[in-house]
Parts: sequence; C-alpha cells; structure tokens
Amino acid sequence: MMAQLNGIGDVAVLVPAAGSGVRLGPGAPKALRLLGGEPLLVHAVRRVAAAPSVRVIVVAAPAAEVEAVRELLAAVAPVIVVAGGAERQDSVAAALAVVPADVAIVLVHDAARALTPPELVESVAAAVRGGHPAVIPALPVVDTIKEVGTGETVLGTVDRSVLRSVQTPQGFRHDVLAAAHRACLDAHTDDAGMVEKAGVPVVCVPGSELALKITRPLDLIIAEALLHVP
Ligand SMILES: Nc1ccn([C@@H]2O[C@H](COP(=O)(O)OP(=O)(O)OP(=O)(O)O)[C@@H](O)[C@H]2O)c(=O)n1
Ligand SMILES: C[C@](O)(CO)[C@H](O)COP(=O)(O)O
Repeated sequence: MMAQLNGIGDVAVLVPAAGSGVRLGPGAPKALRLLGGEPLLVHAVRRVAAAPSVRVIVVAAPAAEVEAVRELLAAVAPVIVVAGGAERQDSVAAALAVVPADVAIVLVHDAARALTPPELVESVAAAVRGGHPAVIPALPVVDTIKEVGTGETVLGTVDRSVLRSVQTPQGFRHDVLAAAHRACLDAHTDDAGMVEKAGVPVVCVPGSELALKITRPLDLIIAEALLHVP
C-alpha cells in the first residue's frame, strides 16, 4: 500500500536527505542533526505533510540510515523512504523512481530547508497546476555580486537586478522532471538546471526567508531563532 497522505492530493514531494553535511562540520548526516531537539528531517517532513495538496512524500535517506529514518518518520507522517545516492541529483532520481505514474505534480525539496512553511509548498504546486511546467521559489539578491578572476581579482560588478537566489521546493509537471532526469548527462546543483538544459521554460515565484538552507554552523543558530517565528 502506497504511503498516502491525502488521497485527493495531486502532488508528490521528493525530499533529498542523504547528504553528509560536510559544511556543517563533523557529526551525523545533516538531515539527522538536531534543531530544537528534533532532526532537521522531522521539521521538514512535518511542514511538507501540512500542505493539503501533498499526496505522497518520498524521502531519500543515507543508505545506512534508511531503516532508522523509516522508524523516525513513522510518528510524523506516512512517507516512503529510499536510499539516496552519491550526489543530490542521484538521490532525487532514486526518489522520483517510486512516484506513482498518476501523480501530476512533483516537488523537490531539500531536507536542509527544514523550516520551509507549508504555504510555500502550496504556492509552488499551485503555479505548476496553473500551467507552468517548472516553477522555482526565489528571493532577490541583497548583496552586491562581483565577478572575480585569478587571485580573487575583481573583474566587474554583476547587475543583481537580473539575479535571483533560488530555493526549494522546486515544482515540476511530473513528465517534465522525469524526462529531464532521464536525459541528464551532467551535474546540476538543482533540478531546475536539468529542466532548463532540456529547453523547458522555468519561472520564479516568491520564496521565503524561512526556507533558509541550513548549510553552515551559523545557519543552525539562525534556525533555532526562526523556530519561534510564527
Ligand atoms: N548525495 C546527496 C547530497 C545532498 N543531498 C541532500 O540535498 C540537500 C541539499 O544539499 P546540501 O545542503 O549541500 O547538503 P549536504 O550535501 O549534506 O551538505 P554538504 O555539501 O555541506 O556536505 C540536502 O537536504 C541534502 O541532504 C542528498 O539527498 N544526497
Ligand atoms: C537545490 C538548492 O537548494 C537550490 O538553491 C541548492 O542548489 C542546493 O545546493 P547544495 O550545494 O546541494 O546545498
């Protein structure tokens, strides 16, 4: 029996959670690091499960932790847990492989963005449901961006008005994401990159500062403070 959250939902959410968290420093795999006494993955899955459109959640866990993650999440939400891969996109591909064919919309959402509000899941899903084959949440760039060359020499200043800082959940028509992963021959840091390469238009929707990707130690301290933001 497929672990279904909501029989009428039309969205599957893939949660890549198999990374090691090198930039966070030594310790457990990042998705299992604690925030407010609970693993990041629990925070992420709880918020995804609160989005009414979500029918299926597939978590890609570190291969050695699949059973432990199944037990951990049993009390949080009905999820499918698969073994992730060496790279993020391998983990996404492993999760994508078990999504039922009749699910129309697939979102890919980093476990590391543990405090992402369910409202952002819903707004990305709604934009795909409204006709966009690929949708990504994004924020304006707030720092000045420079291009640098050898020895960190500044080559010039980039026009930040045409740049966006991209987050997850990234949303796709199921067939579009599946085709992009099948066709992909190179490395991409996000799923939208594969879809762009396939020539499919990708649009941005407003992101959320709560969708911070917990990457470095200070991010965990910031996230502890954000836990108390309503
Ligand atoms: N082989 C991998 C690598 C990353 N991820 C997931 O992809 C998301 C974004 O990756 P990132 O923030 O880079 O996590 P890590 O790869 O764990 O971090 P680092 O690069 O510091 O090791 C995370 O939820 C991470 O668990 C994954 O599922 N499988
Ligand atoms: C997918 C992503 O979160 C979009 O900003 C980002 O590309 C992940 O990068 P990472 O190096 O795997 O954290």
